[in-house]
Amino acid sequence: DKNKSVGDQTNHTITGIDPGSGIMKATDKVIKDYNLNDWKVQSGSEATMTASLDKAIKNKKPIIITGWTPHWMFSKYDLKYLKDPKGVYGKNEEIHTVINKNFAKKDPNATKFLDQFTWSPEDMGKVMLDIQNGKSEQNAAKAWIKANQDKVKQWTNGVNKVNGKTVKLAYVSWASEIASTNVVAEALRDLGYKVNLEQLGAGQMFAGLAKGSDDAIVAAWLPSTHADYMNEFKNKLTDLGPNLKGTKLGLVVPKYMKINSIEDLKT
Ligand SMILES: C[SH](C)CC(=O)O
Repeated sequence: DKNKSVGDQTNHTITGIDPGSGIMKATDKVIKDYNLNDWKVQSGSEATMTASLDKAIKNKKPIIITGWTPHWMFSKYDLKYLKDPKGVYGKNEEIHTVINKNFAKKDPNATKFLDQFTWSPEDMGKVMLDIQNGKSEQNAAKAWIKANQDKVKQWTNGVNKVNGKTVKLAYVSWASEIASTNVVAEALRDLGYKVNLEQLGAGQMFAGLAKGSDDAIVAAWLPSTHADYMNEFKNKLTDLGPNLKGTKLGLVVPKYMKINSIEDLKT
């Protein structure tokens, strides 16, 4: 295998996730912009991608996946990002909280909470890892809230307790958004809210938010990853700004692979 090109070793395949995700659209652009003509991007889900990654690493085989930070895969495996000299995956992405345009009027109290929600990649990583190690999504969220009351108090500062008002949160089943959405849901429940969680595809999540069938998401990767969805529904959405900074997206490989840049895929 050693003498084969990395393309031949991987059947010229990049192992990706759900086709509607921004990282998959960016990866299609990588194929074009880097002239990776004989390469293809295999879609699936985060679960199928991480299962393929696990299998490849167990057999020390080459694999190229669409990866992002924060993610538990970086603490479980020895991985590296391929350099992206053309900057197709964007520079410093953030995760934003976005609400339906009418929600601020409908529930200013919950909007204040959502506007004050902010945490770090390390905070998110802890919840993701607890879930990965078998805790239920709700229990991992509850455990984090119990251990981080100082941070939660900043979110709830000036926010009133309520009696059973409903908030509907949408998200996509990416490990990062499962973690954040469950923590926000539990913190709202502690304030007396009834919280409905709706798991959707990326496009459906933004469409549902714009239509008002959901009130809020804490899952918008911006300024580039979800830019087209935000533009498509811009008059129906209010961006409350970042709830997490320091994210990254790109092509990720096990450190035992010799390549270091997307450019190296052309050899
Ligand atoms: C997969 S990242 C969590 C977000 C996206 O690519 O749409």
